[in-house]
Amino acid sequence: MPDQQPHRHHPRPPVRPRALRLGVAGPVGTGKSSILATLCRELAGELDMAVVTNDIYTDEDARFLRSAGVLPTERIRAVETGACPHTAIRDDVSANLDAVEDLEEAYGPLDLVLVESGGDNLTATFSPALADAQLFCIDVAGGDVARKGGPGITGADLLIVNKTDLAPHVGVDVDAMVADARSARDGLPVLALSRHDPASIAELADWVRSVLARRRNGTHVPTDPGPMAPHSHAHHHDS
Ligand SMILES: Nc1nc2c(ncn2[C@@H]2O[C@H](COP(=O)(O)OP(=O)(O)OP(=O)(O)O)[C@@H](O)[C@H]2O)c(=O)[nH]1
Repeated sequence: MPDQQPHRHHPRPPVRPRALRLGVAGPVGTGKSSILATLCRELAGELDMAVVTNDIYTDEDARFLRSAGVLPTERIRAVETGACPHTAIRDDVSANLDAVEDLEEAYGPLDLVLVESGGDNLTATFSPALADAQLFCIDVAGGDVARKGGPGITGADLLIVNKTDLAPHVGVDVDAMVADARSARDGLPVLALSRHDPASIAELADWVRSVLARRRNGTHVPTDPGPMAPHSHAHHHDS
């Protein structure tokens, strides 16, 4: 059969792959928004970036990032998730996907979209349907969390032990905490980070560049750290 397709005189330009979607999860206050701000500061000069934040009822994290002046404000979108922010990054990711796709359509082609989870749960992880890669953030003040494990700690592409500058003040041995984390992760990387330690920030930026490069050459495989622990949305318990 002759080919019935109309002949294309102009081959389509090569399609640039969509942006790398990098999720940032971790318990409340461990420094997720600060990490987003740091990554924007480090990488926005070389990469086209946008940010999506998740908060329960507010756009507080988005406002923090907008006021930090690290990206044009319109490239920072807030998803208000209602009662269960982890559902919006795990079970029904449609609101987040809409936000990412809107940003790509408005400002694309983009290289990197950072998605910050609304962290109210130690075990919340991103669905691979939303995040191509994810980092999980704990901090030195969080006690024994590295040893307690959970899917983000054991299975995220990168585990960050954050605020290492505070370690002497909270009586924590960073090396021991990192060693505990490493032993829970079966070879996956762990990074000790502080916004006051430029070398650690450079390492974080390099890690993102390396994921982006692997995604572009087809060797990065999004992996699911695993579902979060069972939890309840009830606001009170029967006594
Ligand atoms: N000493 C120190 N403080 C930090 C560092 N990174 C973040 N912080 C502080 O930790 C607090 C929480 O940081 P955020 O970035 O808001 O943390 P978050 O995880 O986004 O918080 P939620 O969005 O509320 O879950 C803020 O007071 C930050 O200034 C760090 O490297 N060192």
